[in-house]
Amino acid sequence: MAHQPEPPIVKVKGGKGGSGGLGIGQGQGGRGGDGLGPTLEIGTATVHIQGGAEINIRDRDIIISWLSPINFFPRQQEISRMRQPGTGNWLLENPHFEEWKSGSTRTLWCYGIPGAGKTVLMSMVVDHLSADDRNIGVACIYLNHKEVDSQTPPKLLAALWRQLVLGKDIGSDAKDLYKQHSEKGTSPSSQEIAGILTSSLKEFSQVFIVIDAIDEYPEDQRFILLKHLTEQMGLSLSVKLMVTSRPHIPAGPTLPNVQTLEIGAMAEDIKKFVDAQIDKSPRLSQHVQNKPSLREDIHSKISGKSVDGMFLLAKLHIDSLSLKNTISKVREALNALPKGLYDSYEIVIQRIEAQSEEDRKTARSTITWVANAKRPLKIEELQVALAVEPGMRQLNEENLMNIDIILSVCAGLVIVDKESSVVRLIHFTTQEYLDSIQAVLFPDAQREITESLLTLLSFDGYPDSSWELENLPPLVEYSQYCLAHAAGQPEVQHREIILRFLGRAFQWKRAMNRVWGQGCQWNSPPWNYGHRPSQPSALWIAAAANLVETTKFLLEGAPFLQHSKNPEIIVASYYGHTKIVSILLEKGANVNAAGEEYGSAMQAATAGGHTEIIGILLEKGADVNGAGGMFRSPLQAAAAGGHTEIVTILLEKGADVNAAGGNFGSPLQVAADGGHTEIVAILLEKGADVNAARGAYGSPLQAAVARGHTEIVNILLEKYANVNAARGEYGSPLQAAAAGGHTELVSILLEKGANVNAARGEYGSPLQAAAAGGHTEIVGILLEKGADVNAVGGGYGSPLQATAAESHPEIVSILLERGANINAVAGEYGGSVQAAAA
Ligand SMILES: Nc1ncnc2c1ncn2[C@@H]1O[C@H](COP(=O)(O)OP(=O)(O)OP(=O)(O)O)[C@@H](O)[C@H]1O
Repeated sequence: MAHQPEPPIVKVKGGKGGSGGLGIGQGQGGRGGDGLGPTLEIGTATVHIQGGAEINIRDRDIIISWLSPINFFPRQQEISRMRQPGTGNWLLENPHFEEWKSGSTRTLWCYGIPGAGKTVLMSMVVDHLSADDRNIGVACIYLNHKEVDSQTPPKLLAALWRQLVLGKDIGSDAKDLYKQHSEKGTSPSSQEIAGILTSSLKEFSQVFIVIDAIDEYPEDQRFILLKHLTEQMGLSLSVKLMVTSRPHIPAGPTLPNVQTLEIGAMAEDIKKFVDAQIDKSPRLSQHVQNKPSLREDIHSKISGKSVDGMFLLAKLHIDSLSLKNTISKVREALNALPKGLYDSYEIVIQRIEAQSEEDRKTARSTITWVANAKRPLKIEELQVALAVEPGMRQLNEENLMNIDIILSVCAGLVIVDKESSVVRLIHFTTQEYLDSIQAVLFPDAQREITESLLTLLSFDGYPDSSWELENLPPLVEYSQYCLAHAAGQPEVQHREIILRFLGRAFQWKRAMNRVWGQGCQWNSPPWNYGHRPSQPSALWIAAAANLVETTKFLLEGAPFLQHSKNPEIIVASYYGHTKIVSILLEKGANVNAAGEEYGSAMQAATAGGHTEIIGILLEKGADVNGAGGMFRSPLQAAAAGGHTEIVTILLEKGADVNAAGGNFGSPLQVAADGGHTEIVAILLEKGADVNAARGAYGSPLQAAVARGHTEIVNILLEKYANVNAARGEYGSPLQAAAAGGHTELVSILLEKGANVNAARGEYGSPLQAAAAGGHTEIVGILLEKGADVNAVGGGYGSPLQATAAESHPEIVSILLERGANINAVAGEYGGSVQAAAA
C-alpha cells in the first residue's frame, strides 16, 4: 500500500482576538482586527507543549522570531559564563534580596559604580531564579547603549514575552497579531505587545523580571519602558522587578514597593577571581609555582583601594600582569598598578601603541570600528570591514584576518560573545574612555568607516539580485549606516564617492527590501521614512540623511528642483534636521508643500516633536492648520506624540482645536487614546468639543475608556462627555470598558448612567464583550445592573456563545444560572454548543 502522507496537524485553537490599539506614527501597528478561529498555515511537524496543546513547530518559531526579534537567552548565557564560580553568593543571602524574592518587596533597585559587577550578578540572579522548580517565570533584559535603535520598548516587552512562553503555547492573541501585521508589513504597537505579555504572565504563580543597565537607556525610552512594566505590575501582583543602574538614576517614583540595594565587588569574590585568573594564566601560574609567596603579594595589591569596589579594575589589573615574563616584572607592575579605570585603559593603549606597525594599525582600525559602530558588529562583519581597502572592486578573501589575531592585538579591549559572535568593547566604561580620547587618538574614525562602507557598496556586481538572507555578504546590511557615518567632515573628504552612492542609493534600498521578509532591511534613517518620492533625488536623500555639506553643495551648482510630493523639507522636518530645514527654506523651498504621511512640514515637525523647526517654519509663513496626511492637522500630530509644549505653541498661533479628520477624528480623541492627560486638559480649556462624534472610537470618551486611562475618563465626564455616545468600534464606552476588562471604568460609567444593554458595536452588547474576554467580575457587575443575558447580536451572536467559543467555563455557568438560552441559534457559530466545540 502506498504510504499516505501524514495529515497536517494544527491543534492550537484560535479564538476571537481582542481589538488591538489604534496604531499611530511611524513604526506603530494599525488597528487590530478580530481573527475568528484558527487560521495558521498548516504544516506537519508538531510539538507537545505544556498544557497538552500541540502546535506546528515551524509556525511557532516564525511567530516568535517575528514578534520578538530580540533573543536574550544567548546574552544571558554568555554573561553567566563570565562569572567566576562561587562569586556573588553574598547577594543571594542578602536580606533585601530575600525579601524581594520571597517577601513583600516588589521592586529591587540595585545601584552601583561602573564596573562593580552588576551585570554579571544579574545573570547569576536569573540562573538562580530559573533553577527554582516552582511555577515561576523569569525573564531578563540586558540594555546596551549601542543597541538603543533595536531595543525599542515594544521589542523589549516582546523579548520578555518570548522568554515567558518558552516551551508553552504562545497563545491565540500572539497568532492574531501575526496575522494582522505580518502580511501588511506593519508591526504591533506597544499596547498590543503589552496585551500578550499580560496573558503570558498569568501562566505563572510568580514572575521575576530582571532589567540590567537601565542607565544605558535614553531617558524618554526608559520612562516608556518602566511605565509599561509598572502597568504590568499593577495588573498582576505576582510580578516582581529587579533593576540595575549606575547610581545617578533614581528608582522610578511609580514603581511599587521599592527597595534599594548597593552592589559592589566584595573582597572575597575578588580574591576567588584573582586566584582563578592566576591559575588560568600560563605565565602567572608558572611564576607562582616557582615563588608561592607571589600569590599572596598579588592578592594584597589587587584588593581594597586598588580595586575600589570595581570588579572590572581587578580584571584589568590581573590581565596586565598575565603577560609578564619574569617574577620581578610582575612585582614591578604590582608596585605601579594604575590608580583607576582610565589609568588602566591608558596603559592598555600604551601597550597597543608599543606593538609592531602592522599590529598597531590593525588594533587601531578594530577599535575605530567597534567603538563607532551604530550597532554591534558580528565577527565576519568586522573581518570584512578590516579587509576593505580604498579603490577595491571586490573583496580579496586573502585579506580576511583571523579573529584571534584581531583580539590579541587589541590587548583585551575588544572581546567576542561566543554565542552570538558579536564583537564588543570589554565594557561600557571602555566606550566612555575611548570617546574621551577619540579626537586625539582616532580623529579620522568616521572618515575611515565611511570610505570602507562606500567602497564596499560600489563593489562590482553589488547589489546582486540573487542575494538571500543566508548568502548576503557580511557588512552589506550594516552598510545602511554609511550616510550616518558620513555626516560632517567625511562629506567633504569623500564628496565624490558620496555623490556616486546617492545616485544609486534607492537601488540599494529596494534590493535590501527584497529580503525584508527574512529579517534583513535597511531600516534606519533615512531609509525608514514611510512615504518618499518614487525616485528620490540625491538632494532628497542628502536632506533626509542630514548631510549638510552635501545639501549645500548640491544646491550651489544647480537650480533647486524640489520634489512636488513628499519634498525634502518634509522629511528633514520629520527627522529634526534643523540646519537642513533652514538651508532649504533659504533656497526657496515651499514651506507649505504637501506630503502623504505627514501632510506638511509643520505636521512632520510636530509629529517628531522638533520645537525649534516649528519656530523656523512658522516664521516662514507655515500654515498652522496645514491639512492632509495621517494626522490631518499639526495639532493632532502633536497631541498624538504627547508633545505638550508644541500643543501650547500651536494653539497660541491659532491652531483649530477641533480640526476634524484622521484616524482619530479630533486632537482630543488622539490625546485621550495616547493617555496624554495634560494635553487633554489643555485642549478642553481651549474649547475642544468633548463629544466630537468622529474617528475610530466615535468619541474621546470611548478612546480613553478603551485604553484604560481612568484619569482622562474622569476629566471628560466632568466636562459632560456623553456616557452613551453611540459610535465607534465598540458602539458605547461601556462596551469598550467591558471588552478591555477595565472593571473600575465599568463601575464609573454605570454610575454615570451608561446603558447596560446598549445594543451596538462589535460585540452587540457590553455583556457579550465581557463574556468573550473572560472578565468574570465585569460579567457579574453587568448582570447585577440588569444586562440582558440573552441579548442577540454582535460577532458571537450572544453572550453565552461568546464565552463558550473562548472557553471561559466559569462565565458559562454564571450565564446559565442567570437563564441564558443554550438553544438560541444566532451568530457566527449558530449555537452555544457549536461555539464550545469550535
Ligand atoms: N563575578 C564575576 N566573575 C568574573 N568576572 C566578573 C565578575 N563580576 C564582574 N566581572 C568582570 O568585571 C567586568 C565588569 O562587570 P559588570 O559589567 O558586571 O559591571 P557593571 O557594574 O555592570 O558595570 P556598568 O555599570 O559600567 O555597566 C565584567 O565584564 C567582567 O569581566
